[in-house]
Formats: sequence, structure tokens, C-alpha cells
Amino acid sequence: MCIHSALLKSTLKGRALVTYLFTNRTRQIFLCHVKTFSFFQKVLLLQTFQETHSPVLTKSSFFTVKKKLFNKQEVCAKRPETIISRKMSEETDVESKDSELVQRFLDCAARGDVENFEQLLGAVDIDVKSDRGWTALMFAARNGHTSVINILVQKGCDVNCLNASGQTALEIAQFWNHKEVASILSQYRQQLEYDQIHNYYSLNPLYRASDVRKDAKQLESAKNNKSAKFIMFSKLQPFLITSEEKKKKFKFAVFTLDQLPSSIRETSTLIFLGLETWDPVSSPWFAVDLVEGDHSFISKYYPDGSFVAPFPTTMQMIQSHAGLFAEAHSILCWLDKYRFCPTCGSKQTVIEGGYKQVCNNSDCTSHKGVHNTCYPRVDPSLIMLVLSPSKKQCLLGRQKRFPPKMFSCLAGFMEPGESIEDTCRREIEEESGVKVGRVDYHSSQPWPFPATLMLGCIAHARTETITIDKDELEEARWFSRAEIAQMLAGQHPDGLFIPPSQAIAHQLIKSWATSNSANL
Ligand SMILES: NC(=O)c1ccc[n+]([C@@H]2O[C@H](COP(=O)([O-])OP(=O)(O)OC[C@H]3O[C@@H](n4cnc5c(N)ncnc54)[C@H](O)[C@@H]3O)[C@@H](O)[C@H]2O)c1
Ligand SMILES: [Mg+2]
Ligand SMILES: [Mg+2]
Ligand SMILES: [Mg+2]
Ligand SMILES: [Zn+2]
Repeated sequence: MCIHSALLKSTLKGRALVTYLFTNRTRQIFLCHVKTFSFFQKVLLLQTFQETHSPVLTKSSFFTVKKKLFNKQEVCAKRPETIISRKMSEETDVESKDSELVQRFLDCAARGDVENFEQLLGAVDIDVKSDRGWTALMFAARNGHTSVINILVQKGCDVNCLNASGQTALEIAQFWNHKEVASILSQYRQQLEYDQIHNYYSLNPLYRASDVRKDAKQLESAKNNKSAKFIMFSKLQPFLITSEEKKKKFKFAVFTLDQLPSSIRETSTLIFLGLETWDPVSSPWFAVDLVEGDHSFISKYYPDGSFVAPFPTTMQMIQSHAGLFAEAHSILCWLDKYRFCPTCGSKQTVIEGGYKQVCNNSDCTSHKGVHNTCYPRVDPSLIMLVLSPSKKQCLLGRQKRFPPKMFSCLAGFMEPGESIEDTCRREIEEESGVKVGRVDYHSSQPWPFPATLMLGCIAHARTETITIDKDELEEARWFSRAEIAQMLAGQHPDGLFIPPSQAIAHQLIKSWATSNSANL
């Protein structure tokens, strides 16, 4: 790999060098070490790094490089006066040169000077701000430079950044009436919203159409809709087939109205999952909870399908059907476990396509006011990646029931009256003894076993000492970013690994391991 000479000339400074190595080489670079290097050490590190031709800078190769680097410095020390004078002048100048570079970068954006702007891109933080909190995106938006805007959004700049007056780049473009720029930025913001992290089990393609399920007449006509689709469950097990498109994945066998015997529609509970589009006449989908009896119609249409234990098979479904499973399975588990009124113990009747149960006892107090016992339950639970005070390590633990050598994020159920932050701090302290300060929300995941909602957070630890709760955890320890990278790549020397990508724990760990630590 050749180092761009212009880059070398203009960016022989900590941050630029780090950015360069970070984006072009590996995310396992030991940023902290590099940051503390002197100017001259950084030059040598770059050169030595090139010579090693190492595809990944691991901990051991880093130290090899570091060793070589200091040997080289000794050789260079034959001309100490040159080294010292260059080093001192460069280092005292670092701050002013940094701000000069930032100024040039923002200037190019403001003037729409694409050629020079592109050259500076790798050398400064893409979201770097002026004194008034203006980013390059904002300057380009102010003056309507669509080409600069396009480069910045494609490089992943933060379009939602606010300046000191609380404006976004989109608002600036709208104020100055730069319609093309405003259109790009608003499209990109929408796309970002759509592209936000969708964890497995969360991609349900249907519109839940609660108005349809609440209206008995509409619900009845949905059940008789010629385009209605039906998926099957028996004893809480889904009926799945192999996907033709994705051979190693499973999906639901989908039945049409004419394939479903009328007796089944009369005797089974039909869960209304939603409509295919917002149009009220679009295809409704139902999950059928089959009761004991003649199910030969199923094998007639799908001889290769089978009823399967939900976990772990449903972790291997096509994503949209995993979402359907999450909805159907959680509702069916609720109906299965709450057969009697929690208030008076009488029998209940299922209404609203499985989304509500009403007590058959007309004197029951559950008929007065709002009662959450009538509705399906969802149990919020926190799952958090705890970062060490230095942000260089993360905390993972092992529950006894985990497969050997698997480590994951700590997790715990919310208790009544708790906020997300309270639960996060309490569970971490209970399980590991580590005290947590700031808590940032990351993403969520329905975990339909039976109806947990995992709320994924990044927690910032204030202390490092670990004292585990032996009832909850078998082991907990800090992992460096390099070790996490090995686990993600399946190359940990001790065979340690993290949960698969379908688990939110994996996404939390990966997002930290692959993000720029400077942003945390
Ligand atoms: N730890 C992970 O990596 C991980 C990953 C994915 C999902 N999860 C899920 O996160 C959830 C919470 O994690 P945890 O088990 O460590 O929680 P936890 O630390 O709160 O401990 C579990 C205990 O909480 C109690 N509890 C309180 N409310 C409960 C409820 N509504 N349902 C069941 N038990 C309840 C039970 O006594 C249970 O034994 C579980 O559903 C788990 O499957 C955990
Ligand atoms: Mg706990
Ligand atoms: Mg726990
Ligand atoms: Mg708990
Ligand atoms: Zn009752």
C-alpha cells in the first residue's frame, strides 16, 4: 500500500495519521498509543507499518512495529540536532496547523472547491465544527454547493448536527432557498431514518391496522377476504418450510383462503397480524392456532414443511417472516398462559383478532376502567454494552446457561417504576459491581420468548472493579477492542465468541468495535 505523498505532507499530525490508519487499514489500531507518539515517531510508525505489509495491525504486530520504530529512531539519532529541531518545531506547531487545516477544509466547503476539499477529507474529522458550530455540510448548504453536499453525505457525515444557533444543514439550505440541496438533505434524512438499525425479529412488513381488528364486522370480512393469507402454529410451534431463494433459511408456509378447510376457520383461534398495505382492502394476514385434529391439508400443500421448536430455528428465518413470527408467537404465548381472568379467575373470551381478552363474568371489576390484564403483555428488558472509564474496553459476561466460551452483554428485566437508565445502572451493579454513569440508547429488539422487548444501550462505567453476582453470572471481564475484533472474526486464541448477528448483543458489541473511539 502506498501512502499518498500529499497526505503525508499535509497530515503528519496525530489526528490525521490516526484517521488515515483507522479508515484505510484496520479498526484495531491502538489509537491511544499512536496519539501519545511524537511527530517523528509517527512518521516512523507509518513507514515501518508499510514495510511490515501486515493486513491487520494486531496487538502483537503493533508491538513489533513499535519495537522496530524505536530501533529506527536510534539510527536516526545519529543526526540528533536535525531530529530535535524538526520535532520541536512540528510539535509546537501542531495546534495551529490543526486549526489551519480545519479552516481550509471548511473554507473549501463554503466555496464549493471540490478538488481541494476532497484532498482534505481524510485529514480532518468530517463533522469538525467552526467556532459557531458550523460543519462543512452547513457551509456547503449555506451556499448551495450540491457537489460538496453529495460527497459529504456519501462519506457518512452527520446530517443531523446542530450549529450554535440550533440549526441543521437542512434548515440552513431551506432558509437560503437552495432547493436542490434541501431536497438531497431531506431525502438523506429520511433514508437515514429508514436505515436505522433494525434488529432481527423487528422487521414486520405488515400494517397492524388496529382499527380493523377492533371492528368485529371488518375483522369478519378480513377473515373471508379472498386474498387473505394464513400461517400455521400448533402448540406454539410455527409450521416452516425451507426458503427457495435463501436455501439455508426458513420461512412460513403461507396458505390462501381456499386452501384452509372451513372447519379450521371455525374451530381455531385466528390472530389478526395486519394488512399488507394501508389500503383497508389489501390482503389481511392471520396466524392460525391449530387445535388437535385433522391437519392433513397442511402436508397436502407443503409435504416438506414441519412444525418446529421456535428456538433456535426461528433465528434462521428470512427477516420479514422473523417479524411475523415475533408478533404471532408473543400473542399466542399470552393467550396460552392467560386462559383465565387475572382479576376474578373466570373464563375469558378472545376478541379483537387475539389482541384482547374479556372476562366472561359480568360482575368482574375488569369491565370497569382500563385494565392492562386484558391486553397482551410485553416485558421490557435492558441489554447493555458497558464501556470502561477509558472507553478502551467493554464489559461482557457469561451466564451458566450460555454455550461454553460464549460471552455477551449484561442484561436484565425492568422493574416497576424504573426508567431505562435506572434499570441499566441497577442491573450492571447487581451483576458485576461496576458503577455506571451516562447511559445512551442504541436500538431495540423484540425477543419473542415469550414477549420480551430488549432495549439496547451503551453504558459508560465510572468504576472498573468487577465483583460478580454468582447467581446471575459465571464470569465477567473487560475486553479490549482488539480482542472483540478477534471474537467477531472467529479468531480468538482461546476460542471465545459472542452471540450471532441476529442477537442485539452482537449489534451492540459490533457497533462499538467498529466505531471511531473518538466519537464515544
Ligand atoms: N444476556 C444476554 O446476552 C441476553 C441476550 C439476549 C436476550 N436476553 C434476554 O434478556 C432478558 C433479561 O435478561 P436476564 O435473564 O439476564 O434478566 P435478569 O438479570 O433480570 O435476571 C433474570 C431473572 O429476573 C427475574 N425476572 C424479573 N422479571 C421477569 C420477567 N418479566 N420475566 C422473566 N424473569 C423475570 C427472574 O427471576 C429471572 O430469573 C431475558 O429474556 C434474556 O433471554 C439476554
Ligand atoms: Mg440481573
Ligand atoms: Mg441478567
Ligand atoms: Mg433482574
Ligand atoms: Zn374477571
